[in-house]
Amino acid sequence: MNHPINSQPVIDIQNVSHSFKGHRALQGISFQVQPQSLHGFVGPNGAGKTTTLKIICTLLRPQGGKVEVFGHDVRSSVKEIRKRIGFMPDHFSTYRQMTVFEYLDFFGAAYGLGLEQRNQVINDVLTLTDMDGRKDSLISGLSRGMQQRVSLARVLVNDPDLLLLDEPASGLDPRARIELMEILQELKRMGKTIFISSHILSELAELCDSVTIIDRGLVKYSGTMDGLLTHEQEHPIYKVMLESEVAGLSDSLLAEPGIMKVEPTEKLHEFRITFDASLTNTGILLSKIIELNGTIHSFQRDKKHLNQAFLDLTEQGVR
Ligand SMILES: Nc1ncnc2c1ncn2[C@@H]1O[C@H](COP(=O)(O)OP(=O)(O)OP(=O)(O)O)[C@@H](O)[C@H]1O
Repeated sequence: MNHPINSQPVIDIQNVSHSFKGHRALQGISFQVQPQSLHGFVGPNGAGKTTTLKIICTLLRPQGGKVEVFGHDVRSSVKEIRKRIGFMPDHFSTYRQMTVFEYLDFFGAAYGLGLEQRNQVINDVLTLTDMDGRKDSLISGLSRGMQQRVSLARVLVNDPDLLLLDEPASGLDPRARIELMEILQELKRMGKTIFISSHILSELAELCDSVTIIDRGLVKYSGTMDGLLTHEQEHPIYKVMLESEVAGLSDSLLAEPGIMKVEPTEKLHEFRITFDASLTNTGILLSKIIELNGTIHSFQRDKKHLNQAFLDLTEQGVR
């Protein structure tokens, strides 16, 4: 990830706990979200995602621990934080009998924007969310995907630096989901930080550069998306694809120190090579193949399948 050196995290959560009537929804979670990142927040139903989001956007006071947003404490700096964030809840609230323009105008006015400024901002956010032609449409008549975009446009009216989106892709068809992801990428390019929750990890894999996985009120992983896919691999595994068959490849490689296993994959001339974690030397592997007159077509670290990584980190069961 590309962050300014020594940059202050946009969200800093330290040892936060929260209970509802004795039920510990958050059990001391800690993680950070860096500026201008698209950070996924993933967990099964009841993991504590909405509770965390509400705490970050100052709708719920944490009972234990510390939460800072742009360096401000959520307990004491509600106003300063609210000015800089936009929260999109997981459901579309009432207002369905309004047109798109009336809805956005209402929120623009609530943010204190003047008439002229509102017109300009509404045009801008409708362009950004690709809703230009829908200004006068009644919200109740829009598809779920379009309503999500209106919801996003509403969040953008006060030009927030941090967007907090609770399950924005739920209920969208694949096309609407891809279009939403493209809009979010554009917003990131504009310098915004985006914190997005989902219960489906693969939904966020292409989009997010970092991710926090939460389960039953505990953080199971927080870091880069790539790191998630390679971490906890007991022995590093690489995949190498050759241009053509190399006689005696398996035996020759297995004779090298550190190479534990050589298995063909389902693809032609491709092998999965498992190294001993303490003796991983990919240089030896590649020079051995060249020595055997093999031509390497591709070489990469084998990543766990996303769903497997998620299942490994979270527990089964309805909570
Ligand atoms: N207001 C509340 N009163 C009582 N229990 C609550 C309340 N809000 C949340 N909980 C409980 O706290 C736990 C975490 O809930 P939360 O809504 O934060 O999870 P979530 O990860 O957002 O789940 P989902 O994906 O189902 O929306 C759940 O067990 C939930 O039942």
